[in-house]
Amino acid sequence: MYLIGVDGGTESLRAGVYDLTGTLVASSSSPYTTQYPSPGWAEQEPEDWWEALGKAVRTAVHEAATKKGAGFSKEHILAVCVDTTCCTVVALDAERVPLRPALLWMDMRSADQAAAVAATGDIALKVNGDGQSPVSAEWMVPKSLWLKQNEPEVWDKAVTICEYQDYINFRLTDRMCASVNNASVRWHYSTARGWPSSLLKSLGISELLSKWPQELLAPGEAVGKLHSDAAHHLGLLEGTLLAQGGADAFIGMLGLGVVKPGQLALLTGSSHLQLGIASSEMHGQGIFGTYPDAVLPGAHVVEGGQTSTGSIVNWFKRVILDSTVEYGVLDREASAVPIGCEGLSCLDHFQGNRTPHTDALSRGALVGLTLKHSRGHVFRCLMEGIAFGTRLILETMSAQSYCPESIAIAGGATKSLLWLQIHADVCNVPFVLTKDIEAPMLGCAILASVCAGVYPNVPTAANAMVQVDVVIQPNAQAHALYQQPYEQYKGLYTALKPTFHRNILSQELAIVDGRVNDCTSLSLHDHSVQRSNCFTTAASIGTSSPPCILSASLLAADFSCLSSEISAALAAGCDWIHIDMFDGSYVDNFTIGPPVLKALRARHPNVCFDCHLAVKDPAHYVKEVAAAGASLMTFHAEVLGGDTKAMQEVAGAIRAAGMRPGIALAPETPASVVMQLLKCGDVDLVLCMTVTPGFGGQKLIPEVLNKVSELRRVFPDVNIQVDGGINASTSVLAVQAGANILVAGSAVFSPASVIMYPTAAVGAGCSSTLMTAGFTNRDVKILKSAVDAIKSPFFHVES
Ligand SMILES: O=C(CO)[C@H](O)[C@H](O)COP(=O)(O)O
Repeated sequence: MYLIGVDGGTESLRAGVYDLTGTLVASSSSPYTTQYPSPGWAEQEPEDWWEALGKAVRTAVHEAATKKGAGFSKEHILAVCVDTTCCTVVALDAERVPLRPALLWMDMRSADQAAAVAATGDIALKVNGDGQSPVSAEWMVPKSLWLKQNEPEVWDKAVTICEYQDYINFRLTDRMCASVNNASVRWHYSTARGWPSSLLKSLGISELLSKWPQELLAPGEAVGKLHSDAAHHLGLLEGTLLAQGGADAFIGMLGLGVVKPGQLALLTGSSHLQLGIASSEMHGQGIFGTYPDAVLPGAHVVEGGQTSTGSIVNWFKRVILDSTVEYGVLDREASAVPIGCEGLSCLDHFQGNRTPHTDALSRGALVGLTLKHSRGHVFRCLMEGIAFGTRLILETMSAQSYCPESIAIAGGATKSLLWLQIHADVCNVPFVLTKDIEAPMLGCAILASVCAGVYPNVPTAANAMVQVDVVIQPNAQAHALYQQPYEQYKGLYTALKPTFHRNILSQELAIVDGRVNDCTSLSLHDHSVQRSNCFTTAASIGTSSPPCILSASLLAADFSCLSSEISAALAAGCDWIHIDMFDGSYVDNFTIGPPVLKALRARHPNVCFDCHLAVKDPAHYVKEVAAAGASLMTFHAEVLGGDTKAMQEVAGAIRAAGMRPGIALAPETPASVVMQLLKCGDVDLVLCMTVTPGFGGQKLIPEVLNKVSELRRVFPDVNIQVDGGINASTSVLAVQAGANILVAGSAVFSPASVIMYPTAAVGAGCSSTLMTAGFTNRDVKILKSAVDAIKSPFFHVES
């Protein structure tokens, strides 16, 4: 008797025919293509998956028949099970026909929507680092929200929003159902808490609940039987049983025999994925999950990940060396190098860090290079750095009392015995190598066997079908020798993070709309920006210098028509809109709150809203302000008593919610209070209040400019903002002192410099008048001359 496991991967679909002991009899693979319509986007055609499925299964079955002769026939196939890539999202019409290409898991177009999901602070986000880590744009809810916001016609016609997995199962059986596995690990569903209704409600996308498949089946449950067309397409018999699958990597856990608490699967390829089984629920910063019942009833899955691992090794061989150099040769050279590579360290964040830092702006590094170091040193140091990244993930899990007793490893890293031993020694855990390296496909065969009743449950089936090849034991002496290089590795991220964050900002600044910024384009550039890339809105005075920005303070605008006031300020050349959100407690003025911001964001989707919160408890407002649409959130050092750790925590929460963090200092607060924060790159901006915070129209306190100069001396590339009493005369002093972001309220909006017309008085002849839906219309020409005067020092400053 036989079983068929199918693994629908990113680039191809593989089908395998297995016997009941888990031995692979025959297999076949069929590729499909991915389209990349825009940077960061990735799409696939569902019809291509269907074609690949038919081809691969037919070929594998044919090969099995050839090999086994009379011992094999289609009647001997007990069940089929398919896994697929996860959060590959398909929109189907009422006839269950795709309305557009599928958004592949790696498609990153929904980054803004992911930040909005994180900003809700919903209970369902416990699986995202206990609600403290960002939500990935890969996941189901951000992608669905993107569809709703950007393709409303598709959204309205979509009767079903589902996964690659669900689409294939539907084509095979006519039953539309989802897998508990996919829903638990990427849809914010939980068998404990149910559907994420409150999350979807906060996002205004409650209808997704009725678009998702209404039935959920656990991995291994029977989806149904192949109907005649499907059977014909696969070259199998009508009525063959189909078992529910799930996300490829998670089903791969089963194919590695990871079925008991304390076991962990390490799936390696271009990235590393750590998936462990825990006996109870746990959450913590830096880990994903746990997902209850996601692969096995009663078990909780904890997840960690390294974005680039095999891809780094491959990059070194392909780009730095020569593709013809064999890995075996590099392995031999690396094995002659002592542990720790004689002081050479590698930070493995070549594509950012997924866990535990969850930092998309982090980058890779080789540190400690000397002329003595050889090619073998560099190759070994890459392997060690990646293994250190795995150890850091295990250490983060162990902070939640999860310590794996063994790690079953699959994928590319298993091809190097040296690298396997490095992993085992660094992590001080035995590494288990199984005979079948196609873990997801075997995982599917295991699920098919349970569905067909061959084995009573998944653990029993896995014990019978997964064969251990070799166990690599850690060497205690080597583990001890890795301690010092590991500590060195951990220090790299802390030391380099400020540089990485600043560099990325500089790169963002260097190009706006494909052209390099310079001051002369100040009045020309447009205001369409990504909220998270607000610094790109301003022109730079040089690629390594921070940008020059004028932020118009709404405190001096006409509150009866804020939206048109914003339009007028932008049309006149202001770069950002400064919103003073005061709580009437920290300062004696009660101003604008999140509901107003939300209404303004709806009218101005792309502008940078630079929000200054003079409030007693900034942490309390982070999620609300983010959800309302702030780009930047600046809070006061004084309200946290200048405590660096407390400020770092609030700044971290602001960043995790998808905004840029800024720190504000009242006029009397010294620069020393924020030195550490700026050194570590925890905030993207420091605001030096040049008046006592509270009210517009005050005179600039000149002593504050000494603080600005002091900060600029220490931090040549930090964003320094000044606010209060900034006008055409004081802006020169502020810029000379080192400020690069000016906030001006009265000088932009004051009636003395701007003529305001009642709407009725605006005639057809007033071509330069900005016509808006508001009650007040401003003469943009006059507003612009006020703005140009405030901005004039930007044109003369030396970089
Ligand atoms: O934060 C503020 C007051 O606390 C205002 O943003 C600031 O004072 C700007 O107003 P003006 O340019 O009129 O001085």
